[in-house]
Amino acid sequence: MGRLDSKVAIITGGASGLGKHAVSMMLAEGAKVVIADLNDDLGRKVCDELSRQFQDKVHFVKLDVTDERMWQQTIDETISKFDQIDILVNSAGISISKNIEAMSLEDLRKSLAINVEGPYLGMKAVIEVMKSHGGSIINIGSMAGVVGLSQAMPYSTSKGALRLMTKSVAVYCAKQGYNIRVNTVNPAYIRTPMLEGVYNDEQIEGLKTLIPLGKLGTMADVSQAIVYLSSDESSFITGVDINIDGGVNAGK
Ligand SMILES: NC(=O)C1=CN([C@@H]2O[C@H](COP(=O)(O)OP(=O)(O)OC[C@H]3O[C@@H](n4cnc5c(N)ncnc54)[C@H](O)[C@@H]3O)[C@@H](O)[C@H]2O)C=CC1
Ligand SMILES: CC(=O)C(C)=O
Repeated sequence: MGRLDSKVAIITGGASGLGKHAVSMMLAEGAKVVIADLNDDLGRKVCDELSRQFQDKVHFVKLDVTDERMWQQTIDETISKFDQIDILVNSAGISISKNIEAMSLEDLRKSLAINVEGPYLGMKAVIEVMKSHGGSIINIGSMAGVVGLSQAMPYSTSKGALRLMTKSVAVYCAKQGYNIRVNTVNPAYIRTPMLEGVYNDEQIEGLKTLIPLGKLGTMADVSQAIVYLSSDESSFITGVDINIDGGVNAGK
C-alpha cells in the first residue's frame, strides 16, 4: 500500500529538478500526478518516460504559474482527468542571484511574479476545489527565505514572502474549517539545473563547507518531506516550515 494511494496531486515545476523528483516519488507512493510546467518539451518528455511505469496515472499540462487563466485550465484538466485534487506542490521557481546594487527593479518584479504570485494564484485556485473535502498544499521555499542571502536579494525577498504567505493561508484555511493544510519546505543547496545555473562544479563542492552536516542535501531528502506533508501522516501539521538544510539555519 502506498502512502498517497487514491490522492491526486498537481506539481508545478514538475519537469525538472526537485519538482521532477517529487513527481516520481509521489507516483511510487500511489498518487496520480499532473506535471504542470512552462517548459512543455521537457514536461512532455518526463511525462512520457514516467507513463511507461505508471501508465495513465501521470499527465502533463502546460502552465505558466503567473497566468491566472492557465491555472484555471490546469484545475479543469486535472478534474476532468482524475476527478479531484488533494495535493498542490508549488515547486516552479527562478533564482536571480544579484545583490541590491547589481539587480534591477525588473529582477525583483520577475522573482516576485514567479516565486510569490505563482503560488498565490495556485493556492487560490485549488482552495476553491479542496475546501469541500480537504487537502494539502506544499510550497517550496528556500534557506534563502529564512536568512537574507546578500548575493541573491530578489530570490531571498521572494522566498521570505512565500514563507509568511504560507502561514497566513494555513491559519485562514484552518479557521474556515476547510481541512486544508498549508506548509513550506526550505531546502538548502541541492544539485539541480537551477543550482548548476548559479554555481560551477568547484563552487558547488565548496558549498559543503557552509553546511554543518558537511554535505549537500539530495533531491530525495526534499521529496521525502513533500510526501510526508502530502500524506495523512502529517494531518496535525499546518503553517510550519521544515528546513531541509543540514543545519545551516540552526546557528553557527
Ligand atoms: N536547487 C536548490 O538548491 C534549491 C531550490 N529551491 C527551490 O526549489 C524549487 C525547484 O527548484 P529546482 O528544481 O532546483 O529548479 P529547476 O530549475 O530544476 O526547476 C524549476 C522548474 O520550474 C519551471 N518554471 C520556471 N518558471 C515557471 C513558470 N513561470 N511557470 C511554470 N513553471 C516554471 C521550470 O521550467 C523548471 O522545470 C524552486 O522554487 C527553487 O527556488 C530552494 C532551495 C534550494
Ligand atoms: C539556496 C537556494 O535556494 C539556491 C537555489 O541556491
